[in-house]
Amino acid sequence: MMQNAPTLRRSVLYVPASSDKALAKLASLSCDVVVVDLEDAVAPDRKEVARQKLAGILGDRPAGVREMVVRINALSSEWGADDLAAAIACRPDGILLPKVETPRDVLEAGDVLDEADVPGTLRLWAMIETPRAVLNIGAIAELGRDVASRLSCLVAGTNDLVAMTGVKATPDRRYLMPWLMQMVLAARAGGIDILDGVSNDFRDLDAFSADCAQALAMGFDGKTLIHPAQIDPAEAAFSPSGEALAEARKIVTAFTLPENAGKGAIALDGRMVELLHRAQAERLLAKAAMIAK
Ligand SMILES: CC(C)(COP(=O)(O)OP(=O)(O)OC[C@H]1O[C@@H](n2cnc3c(N)ncnc32)[C@H](O)[C@@H]1OP(=O)(O)O)[C@@H](O)C(=O)NCCC(=O)NCCSC(=O)C[C@H](O)C(=O)O
Ligand SMILES: [Mg+2]
Repeated sequence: MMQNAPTLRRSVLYVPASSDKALAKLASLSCDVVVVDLEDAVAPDRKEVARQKLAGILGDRPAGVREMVVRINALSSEWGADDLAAAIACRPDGILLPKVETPRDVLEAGDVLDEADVPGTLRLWAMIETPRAVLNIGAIAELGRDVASRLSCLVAGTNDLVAMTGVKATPDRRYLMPWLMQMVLAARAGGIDILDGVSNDFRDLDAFSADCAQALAMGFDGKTLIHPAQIDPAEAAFSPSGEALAEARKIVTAFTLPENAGKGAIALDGRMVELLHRAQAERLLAKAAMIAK
């Protein structure tokens, strides 16, 4: 199974709900998604204040942003239930659940949304950042096949995964790689998006571009970001290149030729091209059209 309708989640910027300076900056930024964070970016003694700011933040949506998502604290924490109620009241496009460990964690949040009669357009996102989440990733992602579950996107939480497992965080991410690839595979099976974790070294943009290129090659749909300087390189990496678009157009056109009518596989420039390649090409062109809008 391939993904549902294409989405644009190339650049997904966390903004601490407690940082007036970062929030003020939002109006001048253009990224695909903003995640207003109530969790790790907010110190325990600022949680209440941060939550009270939500309505103002969501009410002042930056023009260039496609989706506004709120990351709440875990429902098992002392702040989770109040965060969820506050987020629901603000009607963001999505609510990001941290420290998800089982499908039940997603379904519980969905039940709260259903009980509050929240339209299905408010989607749930889930952080995959604990050892149990990685072990349960297939079952969690499978929820994506059931629209009623609202699950739309998984987000790798590599900082927590490194902290909880004790693996060494190397620039090439060699010890995280098996778990990250498992996340990509599971997301594809569930037909939902999967975003790469953050790169902490926000001043080294060359290293960041390399991280993005690696994430793209691994199959991620986009990258989560911690700093505005990371937006442009992420969007450059996750936007289809001119060359890829030209190739996609060539494939789509080739299948419309009379000599290829009714064929499942054709020859193009000495290569075999199948209908699955046409579907891939159409998806790429649809993404480019979304970017152009
Ligand atoms: C990391 C930072 C604390 C650095 O901030 P700062 O020292 O202020 O950086 P700069 O001076 O270079 O900032 C330049 C201007 O940009 C604004 N800014 C910085 N970061 C953001 C942001 N995320 N969103 C919006 N605007 C931002 C500054 O205010 C400056 O503005 P101005 O002076 O007016 O020009 C900081 O970048 C930061 O707090 N980043 C976000 C941290 C965060 O959200 N962390 C939690 C999410 S990551 C995570 O949890 C990972 C996951 O769960 C896992 O387990 O892996
Ligand atoms: Mg985390």
